[in-house]
Amino acid sequence: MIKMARAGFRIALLQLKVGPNKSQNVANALTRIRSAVKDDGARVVALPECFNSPYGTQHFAEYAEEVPSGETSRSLSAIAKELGIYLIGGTIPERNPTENKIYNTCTVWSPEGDLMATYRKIHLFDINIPGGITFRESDVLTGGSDLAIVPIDGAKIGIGICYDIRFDELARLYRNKGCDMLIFPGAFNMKTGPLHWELLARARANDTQSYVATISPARDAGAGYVAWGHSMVVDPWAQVVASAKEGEETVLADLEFAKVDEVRAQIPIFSQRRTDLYDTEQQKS
Ligand SMILES: NC(=O)CCC(=O)C(=O)O
Repeated sequence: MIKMARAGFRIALLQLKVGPNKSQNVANALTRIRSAVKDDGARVVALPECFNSPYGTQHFAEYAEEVPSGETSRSLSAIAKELGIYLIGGTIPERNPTENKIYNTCTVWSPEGDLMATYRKIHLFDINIPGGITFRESDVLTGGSDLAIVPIDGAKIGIGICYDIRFDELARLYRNKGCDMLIFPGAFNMKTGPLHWELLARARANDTQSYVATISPARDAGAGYVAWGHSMVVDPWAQVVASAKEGEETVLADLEFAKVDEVRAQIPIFSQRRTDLYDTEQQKS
């Protein structure tokens, strides 16, 4: 039987400037989404982590909104519908008044403006590098417990957020569930960004033989938390196929999911795994 090659789509990663004015942040995102679609022909647009608020534990409660009734969700829904696109809505601090909790949340919108998925960052960014960076998201945020997979034009996309990219187990779950691509809105910093941002994107692409996209805010040297930038698309061969520098920029890439099938057929590690052995060894430890 002849298998039809799978289609793909053009994705735009918006490396956005983010400042203290929430309405301006959202308005800037809408302007740049429109341009990525109308001028650059994107079918799927992805935004950075924390694009409507400065990134910092002192800011999350002030900027938090309910999902999907808050103003940022409503704007994302409306623009996705107006332009007929899929929109990976970066992240915003999400307030859940019933639980009295705040999450770091990604929403995904369909071309009809419907909420396709909500993903709450599972692994909170708590690190302490003396002389480098100390950060404790868990001081104010609650971690999520659910994966999010969205079907887009015949591909399956798994969502993670920033620090989640360090956990190969999460990527493995998405791969086991049949994902072809992983998208991580993220805001690495000036200490770990140069060391690990590209390394981790390429590692997760290689582990899962999938496309990986990482989307950072633009760098603002005067901000309390300085983002690394360098949003990028990595293909299933683990090659960086498109990337930004540190400023406000749109990264475009034409994804071909036949490439996923190709690398998986040519280097068939998925079917070669010895899960019998891994499970047995795991039980011994
Ligand atoms: N926002 C984040 O989760 C930052 C993660 C990060 O910088 C890292 O090194 O990991």
